[in-house]
Amino acid sequence: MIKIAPSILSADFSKLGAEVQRVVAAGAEYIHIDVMDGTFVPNITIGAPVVKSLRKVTDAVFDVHLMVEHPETQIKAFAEAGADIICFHIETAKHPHRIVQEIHDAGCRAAIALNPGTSLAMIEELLQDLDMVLIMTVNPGFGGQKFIASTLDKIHMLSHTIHDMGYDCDIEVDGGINEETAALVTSAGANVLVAGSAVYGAPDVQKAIAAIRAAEQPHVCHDHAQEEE
Ligand SMILES: O=C(CO)[C@H](O)[C@H](O)COP(=O)(O)O
Ligand SMILES: [Fe+2]
Repeated sequence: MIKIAPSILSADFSKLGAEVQRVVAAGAEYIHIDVMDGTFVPNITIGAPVVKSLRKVTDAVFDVHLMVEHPETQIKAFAEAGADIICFHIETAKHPHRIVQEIHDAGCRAAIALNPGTSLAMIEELLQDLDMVLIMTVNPGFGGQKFIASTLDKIHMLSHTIHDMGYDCDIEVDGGINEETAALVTSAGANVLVAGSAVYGAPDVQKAIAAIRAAEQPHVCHDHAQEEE
C-alpha cells in the first residue's frame, strides 16, 4: 500500500492550517513540508515555528524535507516542533551517519534525500540505519517541475538492494508526481509519493489523491523476469 504525501509548497500559504486539514480529510497519510534555506536551493520557504503551529491542527505524519546546508543544526528544532520524519540531503552532509543518529535520538524517523545527479553509492553504508530514502525526481528548489525519467533506474536499483538485504526502508519520490508518473515510480518500487501541484493545483483534492493512489502498479522486477526467461 502506497502513502500519499501532499507537499504544502503548492498550498495557499495565507491559510496553511486549513490547507493541511483539507488534504488530511481527503485521505493523505503524510504532510510533506519543504524547508528551503536559499543557499542549498535558491528558494526560501518555512522553518520550525511554522511546523509548530501546524502541529496544533492535525495528527497527520509530518514528513519534513530539509533542503538546507548544515542540516545537523536544525534537527532539534524540527523534532521539538512536531516533525515525525526528518529527511536531509546527502549532498549537504559531512557526517551523515551522525545526523541519522541525531534524528533517531530526537525521536523521529530518519530519511536521506538524493538529488537526480547523486549516486546510490553515497548512501550504501547508511541504508541499514534509515527508515526512508527520498529519491528526488526533479532537481530540488521549486514545485511544478517536470518528472526526470532517468531517476526510475535508481528507484529500481534501490528497491532491489532493500529487498535483497532485508532492510525495512521506505522509498519516497518527490517531484513531478501525478497520475501518470505515479504508475512509473510504483512499478519501479516507490511506496511513498510526494505530490504538490498535482494535489493542491487540482480543483478537487480528494479526487486528485484518489487518482494518484489508483495509479499504483505492482513492482515489476526486471532482474527476476530476465532470470525466468
Ligand atoms: O521538494 C520539492 C521541491 O524541491 C517538492 O516537494 C516537490 O517539488 C513537490 O512539488 P511538485 O509535486 O509540484 O513537483
Ligand atoms: Fe520535497
